[in-house]
Amino acid sequence: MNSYLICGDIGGTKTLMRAVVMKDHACETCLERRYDSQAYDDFDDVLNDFLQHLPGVPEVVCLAIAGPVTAQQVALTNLSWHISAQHIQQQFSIPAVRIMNDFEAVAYSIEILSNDDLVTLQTGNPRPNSTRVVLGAGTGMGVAWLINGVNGTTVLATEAGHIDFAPTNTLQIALLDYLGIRYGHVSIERILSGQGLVDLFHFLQEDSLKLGRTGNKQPVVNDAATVTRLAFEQQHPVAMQTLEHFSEIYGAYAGNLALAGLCHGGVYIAGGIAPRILRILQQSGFTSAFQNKGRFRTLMQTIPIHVIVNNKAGLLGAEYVASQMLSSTANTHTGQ
Ligand SMILES: Nc1ncnc2c1ncn2[C@@H]1O[C@H](COP(=O)(O)OP(=O)(O)OP(=O)(O)O)[C@@H](O)[C@H]1O
Repeated sequence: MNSYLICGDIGGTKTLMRAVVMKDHACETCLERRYDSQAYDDFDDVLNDFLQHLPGVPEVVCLAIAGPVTAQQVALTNLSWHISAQHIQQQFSIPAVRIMNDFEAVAYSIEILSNDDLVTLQTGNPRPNSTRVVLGAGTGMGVAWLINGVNGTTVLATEAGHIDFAPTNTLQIALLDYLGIRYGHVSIERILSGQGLVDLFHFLQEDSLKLGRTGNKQPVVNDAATVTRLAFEQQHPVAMQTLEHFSEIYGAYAGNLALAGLCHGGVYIAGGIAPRILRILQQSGFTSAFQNKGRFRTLMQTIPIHVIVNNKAGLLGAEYVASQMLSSTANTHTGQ
């Protein structure tokens, strides 16, 4: 039998698993499954199910996980799972297991994405060998840097989704106060995430009720998909405003990260939400908020911004790393 690997992208909402067979140095997917993360008590149950559909034990497993990885262990930020590489290795008798942050994996995918996987919001003036950043709102907010040096590209995992929300106008200051009462610390993830979109809708709904701008019959909104449906299908004014403010805050935050790393190589917007609100990102204040950095406006106009519309970028990055692991295992066996 040919050797095979398993890669996974594990988030607070969904878990994507893929098994890949290596044949003559080429990869061929032999199984792919999507799991609802919240329907499982722990990751062992998911892996158990996935392995049952495969003809043996994989040589390599590489998992991209939404949480801070330390010593090859991670407690997911928005799910009660704890995942340890050593535990998986022992429990499932898998020779090599690696875990990494999910946005670290998205960063690895950047080099292998095709043009069709990207929609450009700002062409800018990309400079080769410059720093790049990937960020994305989904269940949470993930961020990773790609830094170029003499030995090629280094990917740096971060927890920059948990840095403070920096309001830029009076409405956003009121939003900070509103969320502060609810959460205490208002990280940017409290807004730029699925739950954040819902909270932003409720904040604007209350504001509009106070001002007497809306009637008594209000839609009930418990999830982010309802906000986008109300905006796109019914042109609901509060839902439309929600997406516009979300987009502005997203652009300002992406601009902050671009400045922090002086990302002349480009900014890549990933995560599950961006492709679903793409036309809002293209039309509304995303790019102007990105550029709105005072004396650095002209510099901000030179930084390329792309949206990653391939919703399997994290899986692709994990597959890339797993295939490298498999090749190095094969080279060790053949003494190369
Ligand atoms: N149509 C939609 N419009 C806006 N948001 C949506 C829509 N559908 C789903 N979402 C939100 O997207 C989020 C899931 O994003 P994603 O697909 O990136 O999941 P994930 O990879 O499990 O998340 P993470 O990696 O951040 O833990 C959920 O919060 C969900 O409410």
